[in-house]
Amino acid sequence: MQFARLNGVVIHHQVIGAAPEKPTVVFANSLGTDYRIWRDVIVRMVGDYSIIAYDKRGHGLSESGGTEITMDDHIDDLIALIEHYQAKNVILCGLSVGGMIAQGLAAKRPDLVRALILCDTGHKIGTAEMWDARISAINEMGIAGLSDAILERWFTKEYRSADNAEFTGYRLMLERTPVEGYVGTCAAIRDTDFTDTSSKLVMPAICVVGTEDGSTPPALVGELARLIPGAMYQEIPGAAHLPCIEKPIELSETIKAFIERLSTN
Ligand SMILES: O=C(O)CC1=CCC(=O)O1
Repeated sequence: MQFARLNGVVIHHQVIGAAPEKPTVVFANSLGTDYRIWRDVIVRMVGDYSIIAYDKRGHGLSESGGTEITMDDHIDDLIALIEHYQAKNVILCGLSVGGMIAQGLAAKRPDLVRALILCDTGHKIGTAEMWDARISAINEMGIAGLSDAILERWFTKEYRSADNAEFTGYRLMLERTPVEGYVGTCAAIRDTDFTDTSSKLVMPAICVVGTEDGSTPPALVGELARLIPGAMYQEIPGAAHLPCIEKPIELSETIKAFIERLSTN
């Protein structure tokens, strides 16, 4: 386990190095998850890429830094982590709110970023009313009170079988997320609209989405791909909101092919 105090908050992360000439890929996780969601993708990339994965503040083993969390807090934490390791030309791979953090970082510090892999995300996710309702419900009932509905959007019906130990494991990951980190990040998403800044990004990007995603459906991710100049768009059949868990082979092949294309262009 690796920890660093960044912007006054202890951030849990993992670095898996590779030869210096290999590209660095940085993974950012979604709401209610931690960096372990990337495991089955990362194991297919070790050796060919330097890898940094982290738990954003208020998730996993990272501190929350208080009850109020803004998108700028999340972006500044990731900037600090990248600078902590003096990583250059990173390829940011973010899922859902992790993809928003990646878009915000790319707009704020384009000098750090070589390319973007945006999974199951949008320039704006949901409405203020929806996030306010979710915050109230979680404050009242805890995350477990909403977890069935959330998990229905995260995973396909086939994956959500009572016999599937992994499904139970991800339920535990969601339900054990600290409430202040979860609710604080809901507010950060509610208050974020990257329509303008993402339309001005000047770097290679690919937007990827599970065809059955119930949180950030293909229509939203397609809109993001049309917004970012020159962005590619790819659907992953048989996955919902978390292709890194349900379809890690397909997602890692997509990521590797995209990075390969960067070196030939
Ligand atoms: O939990 C959800 O509804 C899905 C989601 C939205 C933003 C995020 O990071 O996950």
